[in-house]
Amino acid sequence: MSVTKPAVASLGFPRIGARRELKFALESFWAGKSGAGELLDTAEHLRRRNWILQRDKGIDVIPSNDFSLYDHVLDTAVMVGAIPSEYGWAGDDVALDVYFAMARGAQTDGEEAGCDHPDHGRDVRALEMTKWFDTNYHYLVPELTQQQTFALSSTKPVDHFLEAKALGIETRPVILGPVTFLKLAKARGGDFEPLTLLSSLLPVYGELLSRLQQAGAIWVQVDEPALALDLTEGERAAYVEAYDAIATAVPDVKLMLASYFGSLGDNLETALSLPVAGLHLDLVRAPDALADILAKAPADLVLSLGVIDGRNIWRADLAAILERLRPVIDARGADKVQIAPSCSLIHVPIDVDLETELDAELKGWLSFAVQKLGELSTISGGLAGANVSDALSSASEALAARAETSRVHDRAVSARLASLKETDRNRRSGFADRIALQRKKLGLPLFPTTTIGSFPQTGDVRKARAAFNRGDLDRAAYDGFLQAETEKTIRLQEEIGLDVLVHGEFERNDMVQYFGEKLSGFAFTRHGWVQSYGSRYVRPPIIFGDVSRPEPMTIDWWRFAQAKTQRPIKGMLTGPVTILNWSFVRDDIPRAETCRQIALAIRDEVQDLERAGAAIIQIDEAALREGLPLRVSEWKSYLDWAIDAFRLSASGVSDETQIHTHMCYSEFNDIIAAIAAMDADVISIETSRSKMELLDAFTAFDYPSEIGPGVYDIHAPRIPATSEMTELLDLARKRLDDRQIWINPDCGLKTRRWEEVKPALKNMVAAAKALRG
Ligand SMILES: CN1c2c(nc(N)[nH]c2=O)NC[C@@H]1CNc1ccc(C(=O)N[C@@H](CCC(=O)N[C@@H](CCC(=O)N[C@@H](CCC(=O)O)C(=O)O)C(=O)O)C(=O)O)cc1
Ligand SMILES: N[C@@H](CCS)C(=O)O
Ligand SMILES: [Zn+2]
Repeated sequence: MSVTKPAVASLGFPRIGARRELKFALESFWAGKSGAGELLDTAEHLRRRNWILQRDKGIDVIPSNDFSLYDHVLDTAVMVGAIPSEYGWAGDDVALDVYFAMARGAQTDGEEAGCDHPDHGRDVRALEMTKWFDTNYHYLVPELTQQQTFALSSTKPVDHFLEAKALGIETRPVILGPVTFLKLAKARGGDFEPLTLLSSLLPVYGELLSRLQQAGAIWVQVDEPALALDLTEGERAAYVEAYDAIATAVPDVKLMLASYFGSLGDNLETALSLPVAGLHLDLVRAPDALADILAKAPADLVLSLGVIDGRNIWRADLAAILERLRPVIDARGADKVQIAPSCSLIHVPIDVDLETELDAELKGWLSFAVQKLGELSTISGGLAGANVSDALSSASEALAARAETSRVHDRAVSARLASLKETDRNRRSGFADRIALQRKKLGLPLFPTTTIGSFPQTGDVRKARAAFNRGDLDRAAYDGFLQAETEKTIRLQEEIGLDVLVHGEFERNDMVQYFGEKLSGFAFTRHGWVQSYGSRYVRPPIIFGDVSRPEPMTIDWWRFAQAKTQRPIKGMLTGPVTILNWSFVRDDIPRAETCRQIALAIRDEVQDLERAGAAIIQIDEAALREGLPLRVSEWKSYLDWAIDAFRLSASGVSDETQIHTHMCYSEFNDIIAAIAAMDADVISIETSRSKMELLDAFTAFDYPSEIGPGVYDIHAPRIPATSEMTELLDLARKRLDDRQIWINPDCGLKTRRWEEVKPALKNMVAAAKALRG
């Protein structure tokens, strides 16, 4: 018997292009090599391709306005006219130079050498950038003043809706909801809650929705991922206020309220009380939520069921999903159900079929954005009684093969994990004893200067690696090139006068991918790019099996670098939690277990570095904070295993060896005890944009170890003056003991140009000298 098919909905499709077209168009525009017309043409082409692809894949509800030139939160800030005064916006159409100045800052002599970009003659910083919930995607933090006024300042959602309509494709525009927008924003110049601005923001949403309606939109998807967070009563009330106001302003627009990244939990009643026509649920992150929702949701509410994982890359168990959904369709009717990915697909790569070099078995286990659309169509067809048995058995066979293969399980790894002892997690002595020995050994001055690890990954470095990977450059020539870059960087650090040097990480494509490529249990894609921010993308490794380290990974480069200088070179590693959090992980064993496996591999590398003579070893845990679960009730369990993994990786060395860690997202107030429990000797953190306020957590906790609060914001192409850095350091000295302070940039310098890095580091060393003087 055939029944009506539940609609298949897509919540958002990757905007970067299968061949990274958006990145190349942006970078060419910023470099002044192409004009705005070419950039906008590429953008239009990408949107068209995505719409047509989704239509051809049988998607019934196709999103528009999911495209962004840089970031969808920035687009929302611009759309509501939340543009701080220094960006020189005249209140009319928001020009590209204003938009990109907010995204990347703009300084007098332009972004790129020889550029005749209109940014000339200005010096504005970029908006702050931070993590989009628990993902490796970064959004620009809107800045709002207490007197903030809002006005509809961009009609992008309407324009894109009409653009798709002109192609004959009816779309469901996606907008970021007002409560999440304000929750993600920060208060500027005052201590107030951005959410207090809600009532003045809502008319702009009303106007936008009414314009969308006039353009012909029937449904609008309003993303409110903040519904998956712990909310206060006031925040829940804000949802009620917001959606009541919107429903009053535009009663005929059907809203699909999209929650994702977690369970609605105690926000469910609020979500169900809102005057919306549909509710999207992330049933991958919150599989158990379905029963409760079915019991409580009004019969006429359309439920969008996020059953295909938008955050991971494994093929789904389609037969199991079908079985789970059949009773839902029976109970509610197909017209009241939509089948969807758990969240937007921007967090996964685009197309497995591009991966011609991946072995067939592994490829058969994977599903990227395009394949996920196919999985959704199969589920919907199956629910409507279509014969999808081939697709179901193919998925089941892939799953069975994955479960059974010997590629996944390594007895030596499980045996080693089983034999771990408590002492493997502890340094031999406490910090006070260790630091005394380390200070004696290293003999560093007060306020030692260092960098976080990477130096510019220039076009030349990337080209050489690409040539090597293609086979156009042989190993010896490639290594020779990298050695020359490394030596040049060591000389430069010596000239600048840095105290603790790094080798520059030129041999690394990415701080996670590089290690993954050297570890067993990992696989890699060639085209599996995922946007991290703006034009910066990553190719997250795929952890498919037990992890181990077949051989040393960094020792040769460390030895090469240390042989070139008398100053200490830091051994430079990525930590287990970061490797885990920035990879696609197995779903057949707990994350904690994979993390411990990686920790043991890193521990071996730490010990090898020490044996080779490294006196300082840095284990970057940039993603430790970001991996924190969205609900506070789940933090402890995560922190327990994450900190345990870090300690496992770091504790195998003698007291004299100094362990550094680095974190670029540094809001530690709520987890400072866990940060202290990592027991690192030195931690470098991002603090420059917060004007050292992030250090308050360390002060309040009486954090015992040494700290390098970043004094140079490396995310923007600005060169900070010495005075800016001494001012920041003065603020740091109010919060920390002088003996605790290291001086360093916020993060690695890989995304910067040499022209920026050299003067900025000179200024940084001058700031250190001024302090010592
Ligand atoms: C520190 N950060 C990182 C995060 N996540 C990571 N996985 N890694 C990080 O470093 N998250 C938080 C922050 C900020 N996020 C990022 C993310 C990405 C970058 C970045 O610089 N990305 C580069 C790509 C890096 C890379 O993989 N490079 C490869 C491939 C280079 C390439 O494109 N080659 C071309 C050929 C080159 C040529 O011929 O010119 C090709 O293959 O086609 C490599 O170097 O080999 C980016 O450009 O997007 C920074 C911070
Ligand atoms: N060592 C890395 C850390 C980035 S978070 C780098 O310097 O790029
Ligand atoms: Zn960093």
